[in-house]
Amino acid sequence: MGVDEPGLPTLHAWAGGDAAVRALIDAFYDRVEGDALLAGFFPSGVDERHRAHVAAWWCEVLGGATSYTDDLGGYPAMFDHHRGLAITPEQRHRFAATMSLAADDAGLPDDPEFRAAIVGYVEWGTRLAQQNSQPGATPVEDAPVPRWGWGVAPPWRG
Ligand code: HEM
Repeated sequence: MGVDEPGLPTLHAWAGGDAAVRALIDAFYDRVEGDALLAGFFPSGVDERHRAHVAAWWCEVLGGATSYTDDLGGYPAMFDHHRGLAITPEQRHRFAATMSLAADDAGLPDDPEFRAAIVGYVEWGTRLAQQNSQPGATPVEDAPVPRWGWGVAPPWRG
């Protein structure tokens, strides 16, 4: 991570900043609340606190402020929330696919480079969450919050 060349905008800036990331997370959890495979994780619906915390996580991952690390417990806190959830492959896939649809709902930039970076992170994060959520898993419990970049397809600057 952190392989982007200097001068590229962060994914957070490209998305449209904190408000755009929050719109993504709201669109995502609005779908989750009505989803047959995912709603059961949130029996009382997805509350404001959860939405705000996950939005803070995403802002930090995409290159914005580090408030999840500074104020919300950082990687170990996120890790703890997934412990024992026993996420199935079908639930993981639905979670990842729903995030792509939510990016459309929220009107995020739809250039292929930005969307490839986003789904790359979601694929990575959901696979880790699935593995770490299995009973008896012995994963890495502490690590920095990842800082995701554009990877091999930075914004087109013809
Ligand atoms: C890219 C993948 C993921 C990210 C970035 C992510 C992010 C987070 C974060 C930051 C929290 C903690 C919020 C807080 O601090 O209060 C959390 C909690 C939670 N996540 Fe995830 N998550 C991911 C994947 C998943 C998947 C695949 C599932 C289930 C299918 C899931 C289900 C949950 C649940 C149920 C909680 C709340 C647990 C509780 O409050 O006890 N997450 N997630």
